[in-house]
Amino acid sequence: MSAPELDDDLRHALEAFCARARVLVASDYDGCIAPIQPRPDMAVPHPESLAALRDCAQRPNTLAAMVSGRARDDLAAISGVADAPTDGLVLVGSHGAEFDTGFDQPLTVDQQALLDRIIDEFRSLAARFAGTSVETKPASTTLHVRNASESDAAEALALAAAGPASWPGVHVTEGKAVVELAVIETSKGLALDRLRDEFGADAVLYLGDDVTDEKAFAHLRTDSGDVGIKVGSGETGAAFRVPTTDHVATVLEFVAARR
Ligand SMILES: O=P(O)(O)OC[C@H]1O[C@H](O[C@H]2O[C@H](CO)[C@@H](O)[C@H](O)[C@H]2O)[C@H](O)[C@@H](O)[C@@H]1O
Repeated sequence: MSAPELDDDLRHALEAFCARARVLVASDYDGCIAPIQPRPDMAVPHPESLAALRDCAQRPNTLAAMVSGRARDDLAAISGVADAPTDGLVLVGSHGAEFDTGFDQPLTVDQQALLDRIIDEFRSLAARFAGTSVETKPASTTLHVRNASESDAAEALALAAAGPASWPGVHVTEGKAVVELAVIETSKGLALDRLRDEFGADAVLYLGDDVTDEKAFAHLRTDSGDVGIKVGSGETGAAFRVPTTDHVATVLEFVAARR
């Protein structure tokens, strides 16, 4: 199958982005670099997308990163990307809160106790509703409902919303067939700010497909040449949209070639 084409407007924006001196090329993982799958452990990277992102990382004055909701160790394992500088790609996990140096602050005793309570609650829900499952991360936990019946999924999510999601100190992120509860505040937007500042990037490209990526799009400076691309359907603050993860490969190959 031939590679999908990009719209002229997007091509022009990417040309201008690639002409900047120092750039940050960043993408979300699930739903962007890896097509969405029934289970998290099945979501391997689209080979062309990962190869192109790796190519970007090797280009001069170009920083390439994956900024994911996954735990950083999980992101490294599922994507097969080793830690920078070996691989050249920067990995940021936990919705922007987990860098190679870990979290800014370790969890307090109270936060850890709260996280443990949420996990217990989610495990009780998962035991009641077939097809639901619990993913644990260092500062959050996710209830997955993709493989539950429609009614079970709705009921499990409603119970999560009325229960642990409403507890003080809990931060809620909704996603694709999931609800995630964290005991710290996370922001992919702040992660992009940090990468931009540390690298001294003149412009940032970000690809994302989910609700959590809207915080990243909101931090882009489109007037200064940043480019935000929403992958797939749904409301977005991104200026551009592509329909599929195959288009992500095309975007990243386009950028790698021009850098
Ligand atoms: O920020 P991302 O890299 O997009 O991570 C967001 C969440 O992705 C994973 O869940 C999603 O992908 C799964 C595999 O395709 C899918 O089964 C699930 O329904 C999606 O919500 C991951 O498991 C989560 O931890 C991430 O927060």
